[in-house]
Amino acid sequence: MARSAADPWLDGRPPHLPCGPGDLPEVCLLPGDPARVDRAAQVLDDFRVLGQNREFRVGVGTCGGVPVAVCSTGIGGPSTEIAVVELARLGVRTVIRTGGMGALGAHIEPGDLCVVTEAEREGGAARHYADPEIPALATTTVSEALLAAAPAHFRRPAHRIRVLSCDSYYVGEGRPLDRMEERAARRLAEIEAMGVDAMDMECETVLAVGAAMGLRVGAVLVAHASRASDSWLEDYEPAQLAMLRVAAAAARDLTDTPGV
Ligand SMILES: O=P(O)(O)O[C@H]1O[C@H](CO)[C@@H](O)[C@H]1O
Ligand SMILES: O=c1cc[nH]c(=O)[nH]1
Repeated sequence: MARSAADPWLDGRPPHLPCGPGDLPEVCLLPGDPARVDRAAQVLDDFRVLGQNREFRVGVGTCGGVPVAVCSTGIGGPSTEIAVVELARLGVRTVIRTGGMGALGAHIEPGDLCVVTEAEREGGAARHYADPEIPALATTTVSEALLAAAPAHFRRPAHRIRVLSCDSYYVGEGRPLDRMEERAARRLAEIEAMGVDAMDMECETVLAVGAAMGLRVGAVLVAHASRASDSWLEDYEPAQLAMLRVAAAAARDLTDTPGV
């Protein structure tokens, strides 16, 4: 059968994700970085990579006997929208972003774990799924499962945060490029006035597009940087692994807790 332009799936396989019918369990972790999919091998049992196409690397394993998938989204709204929609149509029911962020408030230190309750909506892709004035909220059961799993893997308490998801990493996150210092400073002041705790580039899309697709949605982020102290976590690996352990434990517990 020929592929349709309006709905370009073939034999139940999507045009972007390297998987097909029956490949994926109910719950999927969503890192931005494809390399974090391979890190999941240190966290999940029986882990195997199903494949990679573009920025979308997909693997499956188990946590406490419960099957858990991991799919990278790449950076920003458009690729994340594609991942979330294709995962939902492949039968995934719960998605949890497992990403990095830049902290704004001094109370969040590099390496701290943050559970996102809401994302400020600045992306482009998600507005096609929910009007911009509709808040992008995490599903409470998902956030609670993440918060419950956190103390076993992080010494410092997890923060509940509101994150700004922005489609620009440099000037959009207030980073001063040559000849754009003033523009970037104005932007940083604008972000600070929003009262958000941190910045990333995908939470809004995961929460808003996932909810529109009928999924349970959540996000757990580790602070890679602090803008308040202008510091950067060079030894990022242990925090990423601890975050993946928290997300895997939540995924396992949520599979025992059906319903939205
Ligand atoms: O750590 P990941 O999930 O890749 O996400 C963060 O890192 C990227 C920027 O370096 C953006 O995608 C941002 O949201
Ligand atoms: O500063 C940062 C770090 C990670 N991700 C971001 O979007 N910004």
